[in-house]
Amino acid sequence: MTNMMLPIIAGKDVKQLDESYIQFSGISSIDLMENAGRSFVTWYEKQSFSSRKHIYVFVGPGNNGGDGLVIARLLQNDCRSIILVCMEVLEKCSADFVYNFHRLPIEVNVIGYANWTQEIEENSVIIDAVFGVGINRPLASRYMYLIQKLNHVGGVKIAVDIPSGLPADYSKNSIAFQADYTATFQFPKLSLLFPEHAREVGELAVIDIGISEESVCRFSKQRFFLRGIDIKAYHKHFHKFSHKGDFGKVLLIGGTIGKTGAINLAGYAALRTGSGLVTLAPQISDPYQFQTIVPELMIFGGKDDLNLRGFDSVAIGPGMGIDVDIDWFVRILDEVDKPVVLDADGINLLARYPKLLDYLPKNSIITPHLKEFERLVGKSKDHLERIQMASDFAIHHQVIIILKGAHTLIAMPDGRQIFNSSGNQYMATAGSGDVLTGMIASFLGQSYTPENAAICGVYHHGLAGEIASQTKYRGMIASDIINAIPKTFVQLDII
Ligand SMILES: NC(=O)C1=CN([C@@H]2O[C@H](COP(=O)(O)OP(=O)(O)OC[C@H]3O[C@@H](n4cnc5c(N)ncnc54)[C@H](OP(=O)(O)O)[C@@H]3O)[C@@H](O)[C@H]2O)[C@H](O)CC1
Ligand SMILES: [K+]
Repeated sequence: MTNMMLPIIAGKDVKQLDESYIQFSGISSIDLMENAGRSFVTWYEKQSFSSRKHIYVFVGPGNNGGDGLVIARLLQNDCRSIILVCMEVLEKCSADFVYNFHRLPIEVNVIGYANWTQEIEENSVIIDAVFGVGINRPLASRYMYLIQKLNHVGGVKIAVDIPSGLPADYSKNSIAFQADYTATFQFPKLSLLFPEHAREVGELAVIDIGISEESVCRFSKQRFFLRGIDIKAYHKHFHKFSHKGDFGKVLLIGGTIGKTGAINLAGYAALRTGSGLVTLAPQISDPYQFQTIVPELMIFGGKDDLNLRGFDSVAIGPGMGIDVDIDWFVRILDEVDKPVVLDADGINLLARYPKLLDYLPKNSIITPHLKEFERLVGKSKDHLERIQMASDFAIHHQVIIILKGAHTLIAMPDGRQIFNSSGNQYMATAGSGDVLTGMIASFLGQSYTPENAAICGVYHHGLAGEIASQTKYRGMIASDIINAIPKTFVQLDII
């Protein structure tokens, strides 16, 4: 099981998962709810806002509301005032809700929604335990009204499991709670990873509530969440007799006048990811005029006699421009006898001349951002459709699609969809994608399989961004990401 990434389970299957785990482990559903509430509170107490005095907990009629009751009970202490607002009468609530309602300490101030008239104090915490994965119809007007109101008051807002109103597996079709933090149980629900839900989800924390990996893994073989603890298994180990050749020879094709930075960044990133030798092949008439600020990089001149087979990996596209000779491009794809990495203008060329896809070696890695993806694969109405289109494309053409963004998707040719957990908003900066290309090309050149190169490249890239942003915040630039790459190996204990 240790080699297994965390599966993402459909919201509709969560009940079944609970039941199967309860059967398998012998614990009761009440214990499971207690674990969920306790894990949430452990997470809560570590946050900077945990010393705030006023906590409002809004509870709906199901087990998400039940979690809210456990949380209210466990958060109650002398330094805090807890105000619990119940949306429904007890007769309408789940059995585990009712059980936990009767366990509330007297100090918790319980108010029925109909009687709740009080204004929310400034500097409060608002905990949303109204609906979780069990939402099954459009919100009734009283719920819409509540959510609208909560979205307009100040304070720190936290969603339990999922922001109320969001469906677990598809895009929202009406209003939903806008959380600053979403503390989701056991695995992220798919919709928490959609860019269109950024405002509702806020910062995402995945909280282990003790359901065994075996139970979770039984429910999904298709969608996975990639975390730091998974990465070591995908890496190669190098021993003390390893030499420059073992670390691979990488060729990066791209870079035209005015756009030489992209290929430089990719090359520098490949070196920092561990490549032994990195050569740039810029697409300018006199490549020896090409400027590089990195002395360890080599420059190849005379593109016609490029011996592609002398390289362990080839990446094409950063800063290349699309005014290239198509016959030359076909020759490159035709001659490379192994999967390539295609990025930027490499992708734009594919989009312009789809016939080129026939020449692409199997298991090649294509790394579009959302705009490039749209050019290559087409428009989508929302992220769910986009994910499906990426997956279909990867299966049909037997390539790996890396759809870049928050929670970058890696769509594998066998249909698996892997969502990345590392990275942050500061990585949305010029050249960040070129760095990723260089990193993936580097791992490929070190003889990682294309699948492992994609997984390691994407995770380390995000982690390098996180590390660099600790000191640079919104002033972070792509070179900072490159400089942080070595630290990712240290942090993940990859030697
Ligand atoms: N393994 C885990 O992750 C665990 C999760 N837990 C928590 O349980 C919830 C899921 O609980 P569930 O009871 O299935 O669902 P909800 O609480 O989200 O909501 C169900 C109730 O809400 C009513 N409902 C649904 N949609 C609407 C609507 N639009 N308007 C009004 N009311 C609605 C529904 O009513 P019915 O008439 O359909 O019965 C239910 O009353 C999960 O998210 C976690 O928070 C467990 O605590 C531990 C294990
Ligand atoms: K919720």
